Amino acid sequence: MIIGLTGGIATGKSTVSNLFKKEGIPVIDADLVAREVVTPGKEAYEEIVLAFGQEILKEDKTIDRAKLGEIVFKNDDMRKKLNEIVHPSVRANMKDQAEQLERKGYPIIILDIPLLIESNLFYLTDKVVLVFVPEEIQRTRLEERNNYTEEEANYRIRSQIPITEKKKDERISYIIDNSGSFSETELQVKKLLHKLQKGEG
Ligand SMILES: CC(C)(COP(=O)(O)OP(=O)(O)OC[C@H]1O[C@@H](n2cnc3c(N)ncnc32)[C@H](O)[C@@H]1O)[C@@H](O)C(=O)NCCC(=O)NCCS
Ligand SMILES: Nc1ncnc2c1ncn2[C@@H]1O[C@H](COP(=O)(O)OP(=O)(O)OP(=O)(O)O)[C@@H](O)[C@H]1O
Repeated sequence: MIIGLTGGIATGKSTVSNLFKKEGIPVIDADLVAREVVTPGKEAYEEIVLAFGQEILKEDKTIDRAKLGEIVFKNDDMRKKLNEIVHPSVRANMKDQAEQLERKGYPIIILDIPLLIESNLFYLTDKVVLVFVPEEIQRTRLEERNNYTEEEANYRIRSQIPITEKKKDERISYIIDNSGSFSETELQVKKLLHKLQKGEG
């Protein structure tokens, strides 16, 4: 069974992923894959340099993520361009990894994909779990974790479908409310895993 794990930026996907990993469930993380497919020499790397110019590179020729982030989170067209370059490689890589894990016999595999709803990737999954917190908590946690100003946090939040909209999507099978303590979230993850393992709901 392939479980999609999604949410909004800083709503707690990594926190929930780590709890699943602790229970022995493998997680494929789209953010990690998206870093891997843009390392020097990869096709997406070359395309990014062509589209955004050499000035997007650091001295060691790797992509300056902070600089690229500054550009794409303030400009919808630029973000769309970057997504068109990076997303096909991310999808292919994640699909390969999931197939390998399935062949190894893992009954449950998690795909952690921040933009699952925006990119309409439901077809890659059997069920989708949404990690929810109200937008105010999302903004505060994002500002604190990344040391962003309110403006920087807002640009990033606005580049995604609002988390309250995502919560209403009928294609979501389960919601984990991560607005309480870590241990409250852990309890929800354990309960959900139990359900999934028993094949309920
Ligand atoms: C713009 C980039 C270089 C900024 O890098 P940075 O290291 O600062 O952020 P990181 O990659 O860790 O992403 C943090 C979070 O930002 C959000 N985010 C990332 N990319 C996007 C995007 N294109 N649109 C909306 N939100 C995004 C996600 O919630 C993600 O979890 C990077 O995010 C990127 O290459 N994005 C395009 C690829 C992508 O869509 N990745 C998301 C999963 S496939
Ligand atoms: N229940 C919680 N209580 C307090 N802080 C939390 C809780 N859950 C997560 N956090 C904190 O909120 C921040 C965001 O969480 P996390 O990194 O798991 O989000 P994410 O959805 O994976 O983010 P991204 O979209 O950027 O990958 C982190 O600093 C994390 O430590």
